[in-house]
Amino acid sequence: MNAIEIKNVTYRYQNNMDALKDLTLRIPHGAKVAILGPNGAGKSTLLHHLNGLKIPNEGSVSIMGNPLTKKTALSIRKHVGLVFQDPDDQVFSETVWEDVAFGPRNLAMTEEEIEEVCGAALGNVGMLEHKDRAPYHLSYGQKKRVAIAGILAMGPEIVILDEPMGFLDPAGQDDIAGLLQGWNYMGKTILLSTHDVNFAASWADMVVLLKNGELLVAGNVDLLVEEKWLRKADLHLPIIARLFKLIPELATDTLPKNEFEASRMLFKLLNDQD
Ligand SMILES: Nc1ncnc2c1ncn2[C@@H]1O[C@H](COP(=O)(O)OP(=O)(O)OP(=O)(O)O)[C@@H](O)[C@H]1O
Repeated sequence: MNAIEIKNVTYRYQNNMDALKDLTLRIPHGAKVAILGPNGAGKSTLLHHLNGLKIPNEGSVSIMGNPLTKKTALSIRKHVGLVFQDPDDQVFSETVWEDVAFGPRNLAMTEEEIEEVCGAALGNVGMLEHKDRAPYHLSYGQKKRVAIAGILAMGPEIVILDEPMGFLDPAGQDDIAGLLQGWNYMGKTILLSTHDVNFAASWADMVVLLKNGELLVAGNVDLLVEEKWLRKADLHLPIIARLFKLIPELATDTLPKNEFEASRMLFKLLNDQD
């Protein structure tokens, strides 16, 4: 059984525009999936289908073998956590702690359990010391961490994140990448949307390329070295693939041994090309 099965899904917004067109996709358990595509490709719309926030006009979505419908959405949300693109759409309580406790409370956890899962989730995202602050006063990156903690506290087996790295500083991105890796080691299936092919190449084991609401291709992360697909999805080659393409000798040990000299030579190669 797959973690997620999407069959022939079409989704139409009020303006009659098909944001997803006859999309079929299977996500195995424990996968790390990066969904890539240009602005307006349908990435967020697709992710919103995975916890029942949106229900397809045509086609179906199943989570761990259970059909996702308006009726089943609430119970399925225990298993699928969705972190929104903008934390301001998710974080709204008076304190950080109350915000993270909101989901567990809705799942009817006891106060003791809430104490435990909220403490662990806030510790996990490095926000425990801010637990009594008002989310309103936090920085964007801190709010994003609180939004992630709120989802984590509910203990979902599948975690969906809409552009989790957006607007985070490099240290914040590293922290989130580390968290994602840790959750995956714990057996969680993780799907995220991103515009960053370099991050996708270094993190994902499966990639899904979308454009104009259509699935271009889905498969192993190796797809990210195939320029044919990247061009169709308006994406760049990951930087490592670009370098190897520029100087095939790279593979044959002709670079300066000194790290600084080697990096300078590679920067120059990329600059000359741009
Ligand atoms: N509420 C809405 N009403 C009407 N059309 C919408 C709505 N939300 C999104 N769309 C349209 O649906 C299409 C897919 O949008 P979506 O936000 O899913 O794309 P995306 O790949 O996540 O884009 P981005 O990379 O910019 O976040 C776009 O053409 C968008 O204009």
